[in-house]
Amino acid sequence: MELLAPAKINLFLYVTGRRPDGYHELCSLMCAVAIYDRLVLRMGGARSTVACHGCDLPLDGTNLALGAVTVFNAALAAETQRRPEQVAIRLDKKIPVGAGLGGGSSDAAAVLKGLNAYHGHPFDEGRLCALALVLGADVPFFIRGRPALVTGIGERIRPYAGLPAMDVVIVYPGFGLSTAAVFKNLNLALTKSKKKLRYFPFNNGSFSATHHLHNDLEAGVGEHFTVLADIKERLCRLGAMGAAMTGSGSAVFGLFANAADASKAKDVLEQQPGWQVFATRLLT
Ligand SMILES: C[C@](O)(CO)[C@H](O)COP(=O)(O)OP(=O)(O)OC[C@H]1O[C@@H](n2ccc(N)nc2=O)[C@H](O)[C@@H]1O
Ligand SMILES: Nc1ncnc2c1ncn2[C@@H]1O[C@H](COP(=O)(O)OP(=O)(O)OP(=O)(O)O)[C@@H](O)[C@H]1O
Repeated sequence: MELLAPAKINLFLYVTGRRPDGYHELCSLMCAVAIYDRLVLRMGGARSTVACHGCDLPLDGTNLALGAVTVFNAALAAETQRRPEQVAIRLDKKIPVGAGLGGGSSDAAAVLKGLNAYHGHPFDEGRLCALALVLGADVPFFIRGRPALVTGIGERIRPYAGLPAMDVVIVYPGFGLSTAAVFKNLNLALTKSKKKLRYFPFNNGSFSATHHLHNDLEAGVGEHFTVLADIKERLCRLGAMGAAMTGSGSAVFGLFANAADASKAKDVLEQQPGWQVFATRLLT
């Protein structure tokens, strides 16, 4: 079975609070983009394995693709009459790791959905999302896959129909960041998000690339990595309608009105040594 796992960007991300367990409550507009990891699943065998191509990831149960097999098989055994099967996964990694592009989360969601289809859909989308949340806060979004307003720590997902088709240029600056460390470094008192959120047209009002891009995690990350502000400025000078960091970084994206402008910006930016640049589009 062959699966494609897309990346995501956070068009806006507000941190609205902190739970007693340390996780942060968010309000984020998320959309998948057309950059894909490719996974090939071979069913059967004595034990589940993952082999990664194009990156250096752990190959044990901490690999989110393999973690998804464990979570799925445990639920299958406990909640249905079906017999779990071991899976050998080949992962061709295209989405930069630790970039805020949700690559690991998307791999996990693709495996959960793939195994669910293979076993004849024993779980509905709601149950799959609950299994997904065990693997990470971003994984339920990828189960649904459509543009969405995401709240809670990532488990409340409301489809959002107000996103226009847009072209996107994503710049990975050559280093990844730890999501946990970025949240730890956040000064919640400074975000004052609840007030700013009032300005967004929540009920599927149309999204504006010039007014609504925002990321509460950006200031803290930008203090340590000034290259992110440089990338934003260069994207805007090259014609982006707006630019922001995605998720917990390190990648920065710019939104463009058409594919020709996005492609031109990519050609210029990828001259910079160490940067990886993608010209892609929102999967609206
Ligand atoms: C920042 C986002 O990318 C926005 O889409 C996501 O919220 C991150 O989701 P994720 O990578 O799936 O995160 P997880 O793997 O669940 O969490 C990694 C660590 O980040 C912190 N974390 C994550 C999500 C969240 N809402 N609050 C947090 O404080 C926690 O310390 C957690 O231990
Ligand atoms: N299949 C996988 N793909 C990518 N990262 C994985 C995978 N499995 C485990 N990981 C681990 O997850 C961490 C970051 O993963 P990922 O690339 O999804 O981060 P991210 O893009 O910042 O995600 P998010 O936006 O969800 O915070 C790394 O420490 C990496 O080793």
